[in-house]
Order: sequence, then structure tokens, then C-alpha cells
Amino acid sequence: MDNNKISLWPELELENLKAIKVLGKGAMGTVFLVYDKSNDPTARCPFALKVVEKSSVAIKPDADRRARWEISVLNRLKQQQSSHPFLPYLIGTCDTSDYLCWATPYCPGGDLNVLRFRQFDHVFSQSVISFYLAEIICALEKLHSMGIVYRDLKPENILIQQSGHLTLTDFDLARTLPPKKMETLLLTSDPEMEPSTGPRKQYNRHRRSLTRFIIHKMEKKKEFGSHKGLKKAKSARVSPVSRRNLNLPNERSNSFVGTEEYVAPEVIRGDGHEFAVDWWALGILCYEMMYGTTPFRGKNRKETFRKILMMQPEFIGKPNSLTDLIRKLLEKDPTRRLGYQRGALEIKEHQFFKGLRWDSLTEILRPPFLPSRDETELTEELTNGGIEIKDYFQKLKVPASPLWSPSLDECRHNVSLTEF
Ligand SMILES: Nc1ncnc2c1ncn2[C@@H]1O[C@H](COP(=O)(O)OP(=O)(O)OP(=O)(O)O)[C@@H](O)[C@H]1O
Repeated sequence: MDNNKISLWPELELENLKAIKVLGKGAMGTVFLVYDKSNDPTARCPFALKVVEKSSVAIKPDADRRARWEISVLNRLKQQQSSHPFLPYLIGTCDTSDYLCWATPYCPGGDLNVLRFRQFDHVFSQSVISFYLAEIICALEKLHSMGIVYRDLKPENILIQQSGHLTLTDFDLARTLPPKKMETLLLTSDPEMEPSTGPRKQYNRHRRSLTRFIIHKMEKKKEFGSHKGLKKAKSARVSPVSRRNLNLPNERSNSFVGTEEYVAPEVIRGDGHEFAVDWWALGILCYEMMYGTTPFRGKNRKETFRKILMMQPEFIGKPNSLTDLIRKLLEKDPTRRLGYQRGALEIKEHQFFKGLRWDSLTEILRPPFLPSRDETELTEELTNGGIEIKDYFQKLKVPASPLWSPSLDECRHNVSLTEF
């Protein structure tokens, strides 16, 4: 994939786009709900637009590269004959001297973490878990079949579409496995390949450098989030649609603190990582949906990592097919983990999914939760005229000087735009 070339995709004109509201902020950019006033003046088909401000690249040195990478991954998803029902697709991009933007379909239901906090006891029932897991497995299966490891599976990155079905978001940590790597993967279980022999030694070195790369990337994410002058990733990830008034305790959001609970043991050990890291993360996600907490959470990163490496997950109550599935996904040795040998197929065959009609998932018209169609909120925002994206960023730049005192109107406007 060419990281730097984005001219292939439908061009969006920033001047034609009007923001209805801010959907969220990540380490890399701000996500707006927008509509195209040139061909959709009544905003019947709004979409999500992620905007990376180029001037912020000095603060976030690899934001531009990460953004272009995410665009290229999304573009690959689009290039398939048809888009996948549980994966986003690229609607278009816009590359100006100040901003790099890309549009994906709007998911009005918030993320899976928000939804979990809305449940009684903050956990999902087994039937709901089965539905959501099935959709995530299909999404990961598709990515893996394209040679893409997702590497950032966590509830905050799973969004709920208007239809109630899921979609994954945030692909900047995704990586493609080069074909050579896929070949060498087969060698790992070959007892004749001694560690001291050339190819294996080389392979191990390659795996270790990949591991250093992912840890470095995650550290970078943390730095972005905590950089002076920027909103902390913790609050930045809050989506106004769904998180307002929720007051989520221990919110992980998109900081490394959150992600580290999902890191696979082979990544911590520096043994490299393959598709199996996604199946590990699926096990953690499944546990969290069932118990409302992740299995290896420690007081700090060191303790969390120690637990990931040393401890077995604890299950409350009688073992059942779901606990068995989790146990098999949380196998510390990736080569023995469910999904390692035959990918998603192996997981789909597990007893927990017995009777599930995998081919008919998209035909389910009443998924467990349907986002309400809050048209009033959209109309209210629209009658206020919407937000010019450039103005939004300009206003953020206005220094908080005692000489500058905004009018009451401006204050209200700013509060509504920056409270996230
Ligand atoms: N298509 C969408 N529909 C609705 N909300 C969205 C959409 N895409 C993103 N968001 C909201 O914006 C937030 C930030 O988006 P995203 O995670 O893609 O940003 P990021 O900068 O890549 O974050 P990270 O810090 O994890 O890298 C999400 O948590 C979500 O609340």
C-alpha cells in the first residue's frame, strides 16, 4: 500500500461540507458529523468526517503518516467488490494545505463500551454477546483474509450503526502482513526449524522488531493524548452522542492505558505477533462483555503486563461454553490459541455458537439494540446553521487572553463544540 498517495479517492470539497456536531476526538484528529451542502442541503445523508489538522503535525509528528495509512486501509476495504457489512468504507477524502480529512458512514449508536454501561450491572447477556461476537469475528475474518491484522480491538473501537449492526473503526494500528511473513508463519510450528538456523533466527529478529514497533506506536498514542495543550485522550474519546451524562467510571478511551489490557502476551514477550493477537483481544473483549471488567487489569501497566503473562483468567460460577471459548482465546501460547490454525473458522465452530446461522447475520432486522433516531437533535443543530470546520479549528486557536473576551453567544457556541 502506498501511504502517501491519496488522490485515488473521491475528492470532497471542504467548502461544501458543513459540520452538524463533533462526534468525538481521538489522539489523531477530530471526528465531525457533516453533510454536503452542495448536494444534500437538508442533511438527509450525514456522514462522519475525521479531520487531522496539519499544523498539529508538529505536536503529533507522525499524525499525517498515520492518517494516510488509515485512509489507505479504508480504501483497501472499499476496493473489494462490495463493502463488508461490519467494516467501514471510505466515502471520500479531502487533502488541503491545512487539513487532511476522510469520510466514513455515520454510526449513530455510539460504541460498545457506552452500550455496556447502559446495561444492568454493565454486562451483556449471553445471547447479546453471541450476536456481537459473531459480527466481530466476521469483520476480523475479512480483514485477516486480506492480510490485515487489526491490532486495536477494544469496545471503544466498535461502533453501532443505525441498523444496530456493528462496525469496526480506527485502523491506524492495523498492519498488513507481507506474504513472506505469512510463509514464515508456517515455519513456527515446524520442529525441524532450529532457532539457531538462519531463516528462523532472521524470522525471530523480524518478529522482535515488529513488536518494538507496536509498543513504540502505542507509547506514541499515549504521548499524543497527554500532550500539554491537547485534551487528554481519556476525555477526548467521549462521544457526545452517547457518552453525555454517562459518567463512565475507569473510562479507558483511546489511551494506551486502555489498550494495554488488550495486549497479547506474545507482544509483551517480544515474540512478535500475528493474526492471533486479534483472537486474544477477542477473548479479552468477550470477558469484559460477560463480567464488566477485563481479566488482567492491574494497578499499573507493569502489573497488568505481569498478569497477562502469568495469570489465568478467573471465572465466576459454573463453567459453560462461553467461559470455555474465552479460555481458549486467552491461551498464552499463540500457536495453541483458538483461531491460530484455521483462523475464524475454528472459532465459528465452537460450541458457544452452536446453531448460529453465520450467513444470515445481516438479515437480522432487530439486533439487540437499535439507536434511536434522534432527528430533533440534528434539526436543532442544523437550524443553528451548522459549523464551518475551518472556523471550528480557528476558534480553538484563539489564545485565552484577558484582552479577548468573547460575547455570550460565542461562549455558548464554544462550549457546545468543545465540551467533548
Ligand atoms: N463513523 C463514526 N460514527 C460515529 N462516531 C464516530 C465515527 N468515527 C469515529 N467516531 C467517534 O469519534 C471518536 C474518535 O474516532 P477515532 O477513534 O477514529 O479517532 P482516532 O484519532 O483514530 O482515535 P485514537 O486515539 O484511538 O487513534 C470515536 O471514539 C467515536 O466516538
